Amino acid sequence: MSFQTSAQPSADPSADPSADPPAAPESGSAPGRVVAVRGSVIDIRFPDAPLPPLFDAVEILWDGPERLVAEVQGHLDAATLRAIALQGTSGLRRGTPARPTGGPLTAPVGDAVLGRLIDVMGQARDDGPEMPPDTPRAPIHRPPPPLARRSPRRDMMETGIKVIDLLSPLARGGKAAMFGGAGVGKTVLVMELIRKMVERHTGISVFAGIGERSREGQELWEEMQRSGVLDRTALVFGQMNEPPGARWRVGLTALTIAEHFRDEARRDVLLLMDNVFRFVQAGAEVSGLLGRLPSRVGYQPTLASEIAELEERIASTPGAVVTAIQAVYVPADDFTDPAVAELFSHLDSSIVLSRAMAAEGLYPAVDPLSSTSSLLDPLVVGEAHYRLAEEVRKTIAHYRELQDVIALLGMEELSAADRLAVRRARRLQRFLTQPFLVTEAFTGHGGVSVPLEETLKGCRAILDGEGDDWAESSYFMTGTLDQVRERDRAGREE
Ligand SMILES: Nc1ncnc2c1ncn2[C@@H]1O[C@H](COP(=O)(O)OP(=O)(O)OP(=O)(O)O)[C@@H](O)[C@H]1O
Repeated sequence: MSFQTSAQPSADPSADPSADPPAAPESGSAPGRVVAVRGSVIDIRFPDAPLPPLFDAVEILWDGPERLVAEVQGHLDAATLRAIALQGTSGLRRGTPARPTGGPLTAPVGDAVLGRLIDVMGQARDDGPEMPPDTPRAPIHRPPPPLARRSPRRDMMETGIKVIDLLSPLARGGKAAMFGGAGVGKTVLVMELIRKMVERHTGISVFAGIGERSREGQELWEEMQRSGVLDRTALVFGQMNEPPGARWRVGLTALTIAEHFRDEARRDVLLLMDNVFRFVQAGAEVSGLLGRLPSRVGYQPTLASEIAELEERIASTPGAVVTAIQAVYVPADDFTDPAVAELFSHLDSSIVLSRAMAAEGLYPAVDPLSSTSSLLDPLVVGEAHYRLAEEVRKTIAHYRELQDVIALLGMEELSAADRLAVRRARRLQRFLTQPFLVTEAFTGHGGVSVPLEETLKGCRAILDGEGDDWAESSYFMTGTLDQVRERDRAGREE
């Protein structure tokens, strides 16, 4: 469905830059002309037609490799607008004709996108056919549902991952994110959640790949195929090799698809986004390209509203729930980064990955002290779960306080009570590690899922001292406490 034209005007470089470029041959009724191109930023002049409003899409009629669409970001004067391209502009010249599309960018929605991998514009990026021309489309810019139509859910969604279910439970119809610096296991955790949840989840899954490596997209595609859930999944990608405009808007394309399934088909949606930080980063690039003054730490002045524009649209309505799981890269492991801090405030569950734990091989490297969830409330998870989580946190926090003393003076200098606390904290930390299904191939451990009940039982028993004498290594990378006991017994018999 590419709209291409053979019209390729020749812009004379010696011409007066302020003058209107020559009209393109065969430009038809296109009312606009490109007057300046600076990377992804395109200025277009509409001498005799009204300017398309902000956030409308304008199509550039060139003979480049693919359809070129830009989104209006500013009106420079009565007849000129500034737009940001969603595709590469290499080869674009002044004088190329352009025409308004009559509305914002639209995304294909409905059953046609299931089992497909598409880009920000909704064009097929898998090896299947182009999207059928009669596919319904919806604008990617939309206000979030009004407050009266939102129905926040507070029921827990079990993941089978011990540390998450215990300390940072996910909400069905809630927003959760994994935060972590480079290489601490965000993508592995998101993939594991996909493997565990997508099969159980009967609704639709929408995956937005934002600004990450294409290899990861490929792996995800294969993962979905292997799990047999591709036919109820839509994948939308704007990866790191794509221009900032595409990375900036691809999240909205995915959201639009999710909203359609929620509102029209009334189906539950699992929305997965990897990586939301790249969305913010793309927004900062766009802002810089448009010449806007940067704000704190070089971010765009509109940081908070851009994040809210995305996050606020992830909402459940009485008809259907949208559950979002996102990965957030934390630059230089700095959790005070404005983008990261801003994202925290939108979430129901924040899962923080720790570099220190990853360095010790304690995977998943979920920090038990900084990870939180609004569900961890006696009224939601129950008194016993809540108290147990608090006790686990307290024990691990106490161990962390004692770590310096242990490093300087050794365990012998601790009181008997502290020694016992350390013993239990180390066992708890190891019990909360778990082999993943998606890492079986390179860790050699078969992946496990642990029911919440078993996780609670195991932690309670460790805190009560049941496993004080079992070897610490028996706790590492296993499932239930019974498996730990079994391992310990086998170890002794050897
Ligand atoms: N649960 C796990 N079990 C075993 N190894 C893991 C686990 N999680 C992460 N790793 C190891 O850490 C590496 C990096 O993980 P991953 O790619 O998920 O990190 P990331 O935080 O997404 O990184 P980036 O920011 O670079 O994308 C993996 O290749 C793997 O070796």
